[in-house]
Amino acid sequence: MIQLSNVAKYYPAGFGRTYVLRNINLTINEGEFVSIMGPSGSGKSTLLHILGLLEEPSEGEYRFLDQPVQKLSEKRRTELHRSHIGFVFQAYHLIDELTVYENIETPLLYKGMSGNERKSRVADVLDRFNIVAKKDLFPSQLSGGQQQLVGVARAIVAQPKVIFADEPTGNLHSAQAIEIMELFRELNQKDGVTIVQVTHSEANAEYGSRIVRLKDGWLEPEAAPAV
Ligand SMILES: Nc1ncnc2c1ncn2[C@@H]1O[C@H](COP(=O)(O)OP(=O)(O)OP(=O)(O)O)[C@@H](O)[C@H]1O
Repeated sequence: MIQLSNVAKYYPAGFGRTYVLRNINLTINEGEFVSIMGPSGSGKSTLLHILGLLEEPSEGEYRFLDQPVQKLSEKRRTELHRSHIGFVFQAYHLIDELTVYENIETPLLYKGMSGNERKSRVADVLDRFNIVAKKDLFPSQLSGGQQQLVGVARAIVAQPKVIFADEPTGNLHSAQAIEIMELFRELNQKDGVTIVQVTHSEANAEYGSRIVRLKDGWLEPEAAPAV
């Protein structure tokens, strides 16, 4: 599903470049639940943004769903993103002026889905996440945990194949964090959604089946799976 070959990312710095990612080779199969870990500044968010089609690599090749991402037109890349990718941010990134209902509905509007189908999809997700009673509230009227539930609801409403989550529980206390992680586990195991999360938390990483570690922009060799 995801294949990075010799991917690097750099930014111009003075007369040279600063490399944030170097020589990344990574394959993630459909149905995996992967955690990206590493020290602050090691390039985790940058890698996740590249995987989620929010940023482009400077070097190397990225194939997503067997398509060479960098060779696609901007329009096709946007379509790929809207059809198959859900993104969850640490700081929620909900739209303050929209209600919970409207926030969750947004990706379906972008997809051009009919009014009736939108209604039924949003109703299903509100129900599943137990937030029906909050549907007319604005993000500022919710707790952090509830805002992140809405963030995840918005990420999955269009039924993506993969969710990329950037420290999804970074702003939450532990009970709320567990609720979000349990939800990811269910989405992965029951619905078969591939999940790739950036996390500093070993406890969160335990929910996944594989840990990928970055250090100074390099990928560390992965431990062989236990037999
Ligand atoms: N637009 C940019 N221009 C220049 N440097 C950048 C840019 N974006 C990120 N960087 C640098 O890339 C490095 C990696 O950043 P990144 O956010 O990927 O790290 P991270 O591992 O996610 O860190 P954290 O755990 O603190 O969130 C940092 O040193 C950062 O300053």
